[in-house]
Amino acid sequence: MAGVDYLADERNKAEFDVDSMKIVWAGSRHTFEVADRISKLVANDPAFRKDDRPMLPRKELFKNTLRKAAYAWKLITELRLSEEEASKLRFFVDEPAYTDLHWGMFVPALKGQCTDEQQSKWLPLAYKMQIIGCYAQTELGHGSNVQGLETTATFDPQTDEFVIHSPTLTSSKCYHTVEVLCTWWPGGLGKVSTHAVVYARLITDGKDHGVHGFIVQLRSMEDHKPLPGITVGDIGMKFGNGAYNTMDNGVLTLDHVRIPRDQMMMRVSQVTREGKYKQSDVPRQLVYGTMVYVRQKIVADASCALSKAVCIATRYSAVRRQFGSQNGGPETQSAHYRKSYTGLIQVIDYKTQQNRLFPLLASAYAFRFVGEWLKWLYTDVTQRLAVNDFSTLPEAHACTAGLKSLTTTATADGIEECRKLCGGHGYLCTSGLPELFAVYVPACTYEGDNIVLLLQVARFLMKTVSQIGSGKQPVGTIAYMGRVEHLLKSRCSVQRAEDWLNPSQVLEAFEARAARMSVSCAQNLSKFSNPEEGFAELSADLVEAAVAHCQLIVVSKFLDKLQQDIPGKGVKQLLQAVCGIYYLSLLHKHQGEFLATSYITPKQAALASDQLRALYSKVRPNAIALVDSFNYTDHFLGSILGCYDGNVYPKLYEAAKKDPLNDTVVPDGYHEYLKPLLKQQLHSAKL
Ligand SMILES: CCCCCCCC/C=C\CCCCCCCCCCCCCC(=O)SCCNC(=O)CCNC(=O)[C@H](O)C(C)(C)COP(=O)(O)OP(=O)(O)OC[C@H]1O[C@@H](n2cnc3c(N)ncnc32)[C@H](O)[C@@H]1OP(=O)(O)O
Ligand SMILES: Cc1cc2nc3c(=O)[nH]c(=O)nc-3n(C[C@H](O)[C@H](O)[C@H](O)COP(=O)(O)OP(=O)(O)OC[C@H]3O[C@@H](n4cnc5c(N)ncnc54)[C@H](O)[C@@H]3O)c2cc1C
Repeated sequence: MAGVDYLADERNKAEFDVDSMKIVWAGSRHTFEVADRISKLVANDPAFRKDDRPMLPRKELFKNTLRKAAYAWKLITELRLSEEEASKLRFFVDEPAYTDLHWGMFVPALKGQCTDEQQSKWLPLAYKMQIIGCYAQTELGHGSNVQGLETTATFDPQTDEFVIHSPTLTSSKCYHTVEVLCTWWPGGLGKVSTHAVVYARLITDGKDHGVHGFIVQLRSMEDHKPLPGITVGDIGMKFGNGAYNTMDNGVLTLDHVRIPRDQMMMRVSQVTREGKYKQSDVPRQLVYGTMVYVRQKIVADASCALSKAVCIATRYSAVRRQFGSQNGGPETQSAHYRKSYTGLIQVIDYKTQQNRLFPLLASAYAFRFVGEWLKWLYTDVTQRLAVNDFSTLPEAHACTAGLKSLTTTATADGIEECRKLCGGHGYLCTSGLPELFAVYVPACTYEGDNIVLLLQVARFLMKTVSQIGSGKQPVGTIAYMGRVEHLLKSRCSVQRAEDWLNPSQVLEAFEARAARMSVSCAQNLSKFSNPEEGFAELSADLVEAAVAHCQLIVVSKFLDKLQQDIPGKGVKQLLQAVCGIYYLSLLHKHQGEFLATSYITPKQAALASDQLRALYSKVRPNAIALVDSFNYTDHFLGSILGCYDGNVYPKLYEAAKKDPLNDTVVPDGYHEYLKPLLKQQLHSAKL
């Protein structure tokens, strides 16, 4: 029946004020209002329809994305949307597009790595989208190892130009040769970008100065054809239907392409008219600055993708009933459920379902808050860099790299878990989960492979441990290393399950585990005469130490959030329970590490599990309200299983009827392939 809210009973159970929680989730009342307005604008505009994506052939899919992006840009300019509103529009349109790379990497690269003069030339063009850019760093043979890139930019003092060249190029015209060492992967490159920031080894006077960024025009502004010396195209279909195939990830070869000298991005280093290489007093690492910016954005996006999957799985788990009986009779599986409920059991009431779902719900909130904090850290480091204070850059790099790795791994795994939590129906495209997984999972690889990034964190940790006792006091997220002596000796004081609700106790447990794992790695490293050899040999342990450090950051930022004034009936109490689920589920999952480092005893680990179960019971009646607090429209969720009213079954049935295979009762191909087969069997059966 239209208009019935099948989840109304669930919503009535909530013990907190959902409207207040919506504001906590959004970050502020203002942010909530902007998001609410823009999400409705998108949801109500048929131009942004997306349910057909998994069915569209690639060419149509891509053209459709071009149409949506052009339409979105028209809205942005006609409605004079602010940057915040435009960014929300991109978010709710929910379709990877070349615009992500233009705004998310090309523009930030211009801002971070160009001189003021260069910015004043290029930024106005990019802001008006009169040029469209991408970030062309990764090559066919080199992604993680940026220092190993092989494209060259050789200065020609005769003409005051750089000659950009993809080496070991045996053919510039076709992709069939094996020795083409081209640029490979950049989003927006394949079919759209007019310009690219290309990373290449700078060569002056025969000397290699390492990797630098250059602005290269790729296509004619008249007819969009590649300029001389440039071969460019799409790299082909990627994982999943729809999903990331809306993006034109590209391949590029540059055959002695000439660009003016002032198209080298010269904030970090310069080449003079005479061909002299000069370095500014800013650190070389700023060449990697765009990656720091995007990793921070990716952390903020992780909570969005995970919350979307969790919202679908939570709502469906409340709708779906399995076992029990219509009247609570003898088929009911266990006495516990028979006592608590009459009728069929909602799958959300199974403790196993809660044990898989609620930690993901808690992670979505945890990532939201750590994402907010990381945005603050990034803003802070940017302001410092502007006045040549580079002191916090290593920490910003470690935090963005580590949290990008931690949150994207957990989110990709979490989306897949949500699919399984929805049983068979989770496997249908109309659940929204297959496409969400396919579109999200490359986040574990792009912008830095997650293991490679954790190894960067481990280097930062080992450097910090080696400096203990040198008088240099660790600060920020690594400040706990300053108390390492205490953390190595201390023992957990938990005696009752409720003691695990004490924030300072929890913080010390996570600090002690992280510190002990780092110190143990450092001790093992010191046994190697060659530190690089030791680092390679111990890299699996180092990755675990890095994960422990990153989890500590997330836990501590969630606990910090709870120290703030949080208005709204019951909101803080619920967030305390959610936070408890986050850290206790981590403690349970990694209890081997907490036990092996001897900070906790097996008894204390068991008490943590008792407390965790109690928190599941506290959160259970609030589960639907907690996911309603994300304030997602049905359009954004793109899932029948997650629809707001919970009216799942009729919608599944209707959607199945609309599948193209059901356009005819007898399928195409019957006459060619089925009928002869069936006839032949009939014939032989008669024999
Ligand atoms: C639909 C219509 C909508 C229209 C709407 C329009 C409006 C839209 C508005 C807004 C939109 C915003 C959109 C934003 C969304 C963004 C989406 C992005 C999608 C992402 C796509 C993916 C892109 C990519 O993948 S780009 C390629 C990324 N590549 C990598 O990440 C490579 C990984 N490798 C590395 O990072 C490094 O090479 C390394 C870290 C592995 C280096 O290793 P190394 O050991 O060789 O070290 P080095 O010698 O290079 O460095 C030593 C030194 O430097 C320090 N270091 C390293 N990295 C950094 C860094 N990044 N920052 C600072 N410091 C760094 C390192 O620690 C060492 O320091 P020491 O002190 O120890 O020497
Ligand atoms: C969807 C998508 C979009 C992308 N968009 C862009 C873009 O716009 N611009 C751009 O320039 N690039 C882009 N990329 C490329 C991306 O940044 C790289 O793929 C990524 O950095 C990983 O590098 P790689 O492919 O070389 O992986 P590899 O480094 O080859 O990784 C292969 C395996 O080796 C392991 N490994 C590698 N090095 C080490 C090490 N030192 N120690 C231990 N293990 C190691 C990794 O963990 C991984 O398991 C994109 C990639 C994807 C998938």
